[in-house]
Amino acid sequence: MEKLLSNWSSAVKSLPENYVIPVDSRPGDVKVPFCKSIPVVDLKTALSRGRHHAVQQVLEASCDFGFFQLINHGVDDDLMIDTMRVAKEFFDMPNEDKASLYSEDPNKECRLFTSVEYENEKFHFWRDNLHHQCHPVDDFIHLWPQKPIRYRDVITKYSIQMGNLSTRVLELIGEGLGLEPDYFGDELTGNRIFSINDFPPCPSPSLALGLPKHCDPTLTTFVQQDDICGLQVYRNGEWLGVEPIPNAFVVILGQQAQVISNGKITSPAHRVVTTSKDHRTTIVFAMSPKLDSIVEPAKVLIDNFNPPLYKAFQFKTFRKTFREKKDYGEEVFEDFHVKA
Ligand SMILES: O=C(O)CCC(=O)C(=O)O
Ligand SMILES: [Fe+2]
Repeated sequence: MEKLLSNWSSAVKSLPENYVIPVDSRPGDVKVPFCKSIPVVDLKTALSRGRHHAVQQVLEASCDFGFFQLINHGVDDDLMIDTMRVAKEFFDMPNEDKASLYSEDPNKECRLFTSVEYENEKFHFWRDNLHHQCHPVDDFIHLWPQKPIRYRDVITKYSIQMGNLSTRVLELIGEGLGLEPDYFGDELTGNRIFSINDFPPCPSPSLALGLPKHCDPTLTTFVQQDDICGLQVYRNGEWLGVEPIPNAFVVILGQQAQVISNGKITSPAHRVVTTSKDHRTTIVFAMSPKLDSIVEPAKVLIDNFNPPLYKAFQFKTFRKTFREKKDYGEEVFEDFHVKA
């Protein structure tokens, strides 16, 4: 618990040695401009022009970038504001209100922790995180924080709306790829995580990282940013800044989408940088397959000209390999590629 940044970071004037990132992966003083070519999908407008139009837009953004911003998505603005407020209130609470949730066990269904894998990493990342299962809500709500007192009520509504939105977006992608209409059922989407990232001001942003360069091992990740920038995506050898757009979600296609689409979608690497003045909070809603579910390239995408690029696996095997590789998802496919 004493390791949480929220316990000590505001009192330090210089970055502790064990948070200094090695030279080749630290952000440095380079200014990373906002990238104007990250696709912005206006879901309502796209659908109003016909479902086919929306399918094409979402599929193009997913296959081209693996990453897009989603606006006019149907999740209530007030609910997004309320959720961000509750998220910030949670991290502002005194330590004694959070202590019981702290855990270093990555398999715990509701846990508060710091960095990525504090006990096993050579250097640490400048973030705290609260992370819990949220589907079906009734199976997990008893594990969620009891304070702030609105937490369970607000996060229940958010988890349900985000589940519906993520499912709608996956249906559009599935339709575009030519998958059966019910392809993304509960087996592939039933493992749903609600998570809050908290990035306090950092004394030396050029030497530290909020999150390392990583790919998400999920099917889809939806990120709600506040108004502070920090998220960057890696594309063609360059880091690109992701502009905070009010009430938008950043949609990141995860590595399970890469496998199912047989490589038509590439899950993009991304990272989070910090600032010296601003406190940044983000809310993450991630859908993944259930642990025992089998993930494989969709059969309709495979023929003599398009052999499968990945072997079938159980999601829990993938997740274990992802964690063991210690490179945050960059090399995980070495174990799951079909060798030519
Ligand atoms: O906080 C962000 O902007 C991104 C968070 C992220 O990449 C993650 O939680 O996997
Ligand atoms: Fe991520």
